[in-house]
Amino acid sequence: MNLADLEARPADSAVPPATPATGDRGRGRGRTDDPAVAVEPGAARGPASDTEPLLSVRGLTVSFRARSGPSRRTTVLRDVSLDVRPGEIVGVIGETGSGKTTLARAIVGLAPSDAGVIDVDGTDIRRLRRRARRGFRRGGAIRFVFQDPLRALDPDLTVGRSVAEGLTVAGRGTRDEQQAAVADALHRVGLDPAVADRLPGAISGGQRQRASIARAIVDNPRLLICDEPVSALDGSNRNLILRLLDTLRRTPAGADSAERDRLGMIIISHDLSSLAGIADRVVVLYRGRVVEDGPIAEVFSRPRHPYTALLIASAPSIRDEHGPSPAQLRRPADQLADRPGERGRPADACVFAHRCPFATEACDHTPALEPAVPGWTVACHHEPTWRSALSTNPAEAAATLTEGVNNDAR
Ligand SMILES: Nc1ncnc2c1ncn2[C@@H]1O[C@H](COP(=O)(O)OP(=O)(O)OP(=O)(O)O)[C@@H](O)[C@H]1O
Repeated sequence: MNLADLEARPADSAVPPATPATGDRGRGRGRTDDPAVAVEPGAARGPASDTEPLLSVRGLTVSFRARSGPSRRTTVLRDVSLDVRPGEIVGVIGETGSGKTTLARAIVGLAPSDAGVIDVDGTDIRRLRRRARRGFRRGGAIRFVFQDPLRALDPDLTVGRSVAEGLTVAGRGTRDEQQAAVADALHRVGLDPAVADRLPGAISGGQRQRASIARAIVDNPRLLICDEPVSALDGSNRNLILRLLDTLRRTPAGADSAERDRLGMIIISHDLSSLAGIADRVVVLYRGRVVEDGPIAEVFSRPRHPYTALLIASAPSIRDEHGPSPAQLRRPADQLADRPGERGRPADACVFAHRCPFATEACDHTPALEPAVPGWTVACHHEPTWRSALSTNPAEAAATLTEGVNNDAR
């Protein structure tokens, strides 16, 4: 896809249309007795943007002891911020090593963080002392769904016992209540209650991923963090699991639950088209920094950061599904190709500067993540001007942009 083509296309043509954020929130829409097949992905969207976030991450920085090299620590996440509202699915994308899993692990306290705020329903969990933090974790407000369900399900335990584990560890409810909660969780993920008596090895891969989701939702968490939840599945199971996640976030757990109680989700995925079908927003990570965060349909249709444009231009899933030919894609891929020769920028430079054909001196300083329009933030000194330079060659593009920046400074 030539990015000039992207420019020309209407904002909603690349991905399935999203229901406006302030419109019908789809509460109860499409509900049937089988929750696993109740809705079309993307048929209804998440919360209004004025709903208070249930998760608010601000300035999160994570570093690890360096495995090699002169520096003693490697910073993997820098100043990362994102929000998740009740009933909202936030996709996190970025190439391998950009820090997606570290972000997920840091949010649940599995990776130590150096700075920042991780606010869950008004509590900054980074500030909790060790015991309180353990209590918070056991409380089950945030649950994980892994790519490989066998990581969540003990092969020697029946599915029922694995699903119940969160309740038994927290000592929640009587045995009968726990069994009822397990049956309810299995029902919500579309599994026959008889599956409870089987071992994970005796059920299919798709059923196993459902069982691991049942385990994650059994104690009604506020937030589900799914790390590549469908990448190990075949196409049909992938769709079923995506539909299931979509249903779960739109269906309050109990009859007396309120909008505010709807499940929020973070979904980490390399598969952009899967995300396009169900996510409301997307956060784009590059080398541990958020470079763009906005409504997914709009971001995928008209990315505002050159790195996002590169990701989308080189994503076969989006490309094949939404039309443009490989030939059309060649130009942005060429223009935004990796340019490893362009090192030598200061440590404080924009993380993408060494790869970006539009980088200028201004990019020797990290751009702030700022709203380009309400609800859509971008960290690029050259937003929105880089786009207009796309159809020229990269050298001319950079010259154009330098001029633009100099003019701005006058
Ligand atoms: N415990 C650790 N100690 C040292 N370095 C780590 C640790 N965990 C992660 N890293 C490094 O942090 C960087 C980001 O890793 P992470 O797994 O978060 O990336 P990712 O975006 O999830 O990648 P992928 O898409 O391949 O899963 C990598 O360079 C990785 O080597």
